[in-house]
Amino acid sequence: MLAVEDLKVRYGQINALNGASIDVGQGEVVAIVGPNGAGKSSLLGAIAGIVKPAGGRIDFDGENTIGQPLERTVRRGIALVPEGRHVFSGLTVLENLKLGATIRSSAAEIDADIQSYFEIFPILSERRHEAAGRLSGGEQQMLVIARALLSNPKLLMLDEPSLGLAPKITDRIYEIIEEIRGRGVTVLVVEQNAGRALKAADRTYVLNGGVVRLSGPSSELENHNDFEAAYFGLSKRKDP
Ligand SMILES: Nc1ncnc2c1ncn2[C@@H]1O[C@H](COP(=O)(O)OP(=O)(O)OP(=O)(O)O)[C@@H](O)[C@H]1O
Repeated sequence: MLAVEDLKVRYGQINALNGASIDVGQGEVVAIVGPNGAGKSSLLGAIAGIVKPAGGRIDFDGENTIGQPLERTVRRGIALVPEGRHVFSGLTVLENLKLGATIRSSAAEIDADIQSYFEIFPILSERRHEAAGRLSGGEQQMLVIARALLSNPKLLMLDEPSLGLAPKITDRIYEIIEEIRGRGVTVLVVEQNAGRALKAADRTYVLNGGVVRLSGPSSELENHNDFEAAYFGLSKRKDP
C-alpha cells in the first residue's frame, strides 16, 4: 500500500531524513521507533504531504504522492494524527468530529460513521455535547483519532499516541488501534516507547539519524541483539 524510498527531508542545514525507506502493506500495523530527533515526525509529515521532501519517492497505492495538493492526499486515503492532541477546545466533541469529515459530502453517511465510531469510543458519545477542552488527555487522544477516521482513511498514521498518558489509558489506545485495524484500516504508528510499539505492531522500523537502522517482524526485533545499538544510533544504516 505504501512504499517510501530513499526519502530525504531537510530544514535549512538540518538533515532530518537522510534516505529512509519503509514499506507498509494493506491491513498491517507498522511501528516506527527511535529517540528524540530521529526523524519520525518528519517521515509521517512527508507521507501526509505537510512536509516537503528534498528527495526520494512516496508511493501510495502505486502513485507518487510527493508534490500532490494536500487535499488530494487526504482524498486518496491518508490521515495523520499529529503529536500533541490538537483538539478545537472551544468546540464540542461532535463539532470536532464533524470537522474531520470536511472532505466528504453526504451528511447522512458522516452521521452514520460517527455513530459507528461511537462503538469504539463510547466516552465520546457520552460527552458529545461537551467542549473538547474539558476532556482528559486520554479522551482528547481518542477524539483526535476518531476525527482522523472520519476522513475515511485507508492509512491512519499516529504520531506518539501514548505520549504523556497513564499506562492504563495507553493500553486502551492500543486496543483501539487493533479495533481500527479490524475495520480494515492500515495503521502506521510512531512511538518513542519501543516496548509498547513492539508489542502492538506486526513489523517495526528503528529510525535514528534520519535512516532506518533495523527493521523486521516485531517478535524478532524484541530480542534482537542489535536492537539497542540501532535505537541509540550506534549501528550502521540498514534499509529493507
Ligand atoms: N520545522 C523544523 N524546523 C527545523 N528543524 C526541524 C523542524 N522539524 C524538525 N526539525 C529537526 O529535524 C530533526 C528530526 O525531527 P523530527 O521531529 O522529525 O524527529 P522525531 O524523531 O519525530 O523527534 P521527536 O520525538 O522529538 O518529535 C530534529 O533534529 C529536529 O530538531
